[in-house]
Amino acid sequence: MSTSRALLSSPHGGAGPTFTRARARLAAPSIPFARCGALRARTAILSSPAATVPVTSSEPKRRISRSVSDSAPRAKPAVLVAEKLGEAGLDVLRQFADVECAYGMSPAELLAKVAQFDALVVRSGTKVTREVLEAGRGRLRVVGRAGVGIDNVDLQAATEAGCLVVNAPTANTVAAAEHGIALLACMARNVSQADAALKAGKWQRAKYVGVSLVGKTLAIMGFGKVGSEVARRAKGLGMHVIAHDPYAPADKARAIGAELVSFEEAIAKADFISLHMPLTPATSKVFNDESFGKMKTGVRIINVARGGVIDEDALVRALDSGKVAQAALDVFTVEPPAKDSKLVLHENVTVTPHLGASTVEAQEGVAIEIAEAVGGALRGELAATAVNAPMVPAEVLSELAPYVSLAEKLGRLAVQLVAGESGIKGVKVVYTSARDPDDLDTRLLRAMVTKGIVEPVSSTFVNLVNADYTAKQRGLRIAEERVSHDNAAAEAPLESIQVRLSHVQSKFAGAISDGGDIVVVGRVKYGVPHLTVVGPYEVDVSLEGNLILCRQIDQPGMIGKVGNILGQRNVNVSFMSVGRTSRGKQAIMAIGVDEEPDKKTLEKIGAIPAVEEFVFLEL
Ligand SMILES: NC(=O)c1ccc[n+]([C@@H]2O[C@H](COP(=O)([O-])OP(=O)(O)OC[C@H]3O[C@@H](n4cnc5c(N)ncnc54)[C@H](O)[C@@H]3O)[C@@H](O)[C@H]2O)c1
Ligand SMILES: O=C(O)[C@H](O)COP(=O)(O)O
Repeated sequence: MSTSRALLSSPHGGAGPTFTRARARLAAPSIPFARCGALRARTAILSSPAATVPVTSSEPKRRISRSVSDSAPRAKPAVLVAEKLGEAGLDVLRQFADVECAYGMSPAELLAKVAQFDALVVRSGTKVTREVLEAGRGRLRVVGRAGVGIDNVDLQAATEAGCLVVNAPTANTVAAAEHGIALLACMARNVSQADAALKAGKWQRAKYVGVSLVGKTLAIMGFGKVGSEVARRAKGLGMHVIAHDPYAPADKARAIGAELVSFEEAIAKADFISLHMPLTPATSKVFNDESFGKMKTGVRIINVARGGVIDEDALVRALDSGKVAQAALDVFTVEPPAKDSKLVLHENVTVTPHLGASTVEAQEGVAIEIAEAVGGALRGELAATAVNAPMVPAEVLSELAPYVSLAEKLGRLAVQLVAGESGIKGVKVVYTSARDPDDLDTRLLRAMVTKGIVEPVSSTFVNLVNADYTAKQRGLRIAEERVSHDNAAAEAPLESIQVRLSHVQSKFAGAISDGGDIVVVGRVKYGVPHLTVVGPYEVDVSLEGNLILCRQIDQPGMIGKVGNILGQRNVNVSFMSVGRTSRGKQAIMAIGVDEEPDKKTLEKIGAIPAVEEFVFLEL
């Protein structure tokens, strides 16, 4: 047998270098998601949130989080729909939830209401602020954005609250692209201005001479779902299409017949510029005096993305000076814009009230897409459209399921072995596996170790969404190490998981390894998590129910004595295992019990002369 070690990560529970593939998947903003439902699997990692207390509190508390595997019957979740949602989506929501539609609430009304709901569904008109998420803390688990843009949701605050944010990124793509093309053509031929004039009794054929599209250069800024669909359609109109998108693959653009260029080149060469990037700190007001100055005089601009990517005052100046000949805008920095907005009232500007996604077909699709995503998230599934949680493919989830449980239980055991006054800082998780490092995605496992360590000693709720954040907040440094194991069973993703807490004192000296750390190791046997090592002792006990660890002098009759005491008090023993360093020396007895023994029973065990120490641990 040979083993080799590789450090996966060290600081504050962040993902380490081994996760290149998985992280690339998370980092790339333009990855097209599969339709929701396609990449989902059931897992117990999204349960109800609660408030936060420090990790160093001395007494383990009872478990406070619910998980989807809990057997107690639950009431239907409650879903608050804050903006108009298509009937088809409401029907889907009503199949699993009590649904309240409260359209047009003021921010204060939303704040007052949100704590009564498990999920909140919004479109772009509702600001899901930190205050809203704080108000919902303790109950609100999911925010569903019925559309693409999530700039109206405070993602950081949602993550801190362990609230999963899902969106519906695909169903309105074509509608938005069609609206972009509609605005492009409308603007070029002065359709709305001429329409208004004629209705006012003015027949002004000379005034409304337009410009042609064919042969003109269109720059698409943001070559994602909508941008690429606009490109396809513009090619059909005979336009020359260039695009700027720092994250888009060049071959995707080439396949559509568009050329990817730099920001500077795009804005300098274009006759028409169509905006399709998200509103982020990097794109905020990226179209400003300076960038308008670099454009061709007489350029025309279309925006169906987000108002905030344009400095609207600068656009008014550029329109007044003639630098920008025309603009067609569906979106605004503040929606609705002020009634006296110079931009909206400008004679060279065509406006629509954020109608990009507003087709019958798109609204029906978005409603169903978000209803399914919210339902999945409430059931504890990881939706493919999760915005603030790692996407873990279904096949990975189902394979890792027993190890997810093992990781949480090892974390839970380890923290309960810590003596009251020690604050935990250093946690090391060692995965032994025969798999290639790239084939082992440990984000879920790391999150579950964090959950196991934090939850028993606090009222903090931890899930995949907020695990790394929670670890960082508490100063928990979670290092991961991968040990390659040549003769491990190759088809199993993992041979064992070790959780090691360094620089802490233990209330159970037997759990301290030679290196001075608290060490517990477990593995999955027949699909069930087992504890296999405590400190220097090998044991084998199924991690179900609760656990008593006893350290004693190895001698005959100990199992019988402890078993008798437990039997007399009606405590059912599910598993028992003894591990010793050598015959007649110290040994550890690990006893799995279905019920929680009362104090007297535990005292009786402690009073057996050979027993040096014991500890009762809740799993
Ligand atoms: N008006 C509407 O009703 C309506 C409807 C749908 C989408 N939208 C908006 O349109 C935009 C695009 O939506 P989508 O579905 O295509 O999203 P998307 O994520 O598929 O595409 C966005 C693209 O922008 C790119 N990008 C990011 N930063 C960039 C930058 N600094 N410069 C250039 N490109 C950058 C990304 O790489 C990505 O390819 C979003 O802002 C969305 O909210 C508006
Ligand atoms: O980002 C989006 O999906 C669009 O801006 C649509 O927003 P809406 O749902 O408010 O129409």
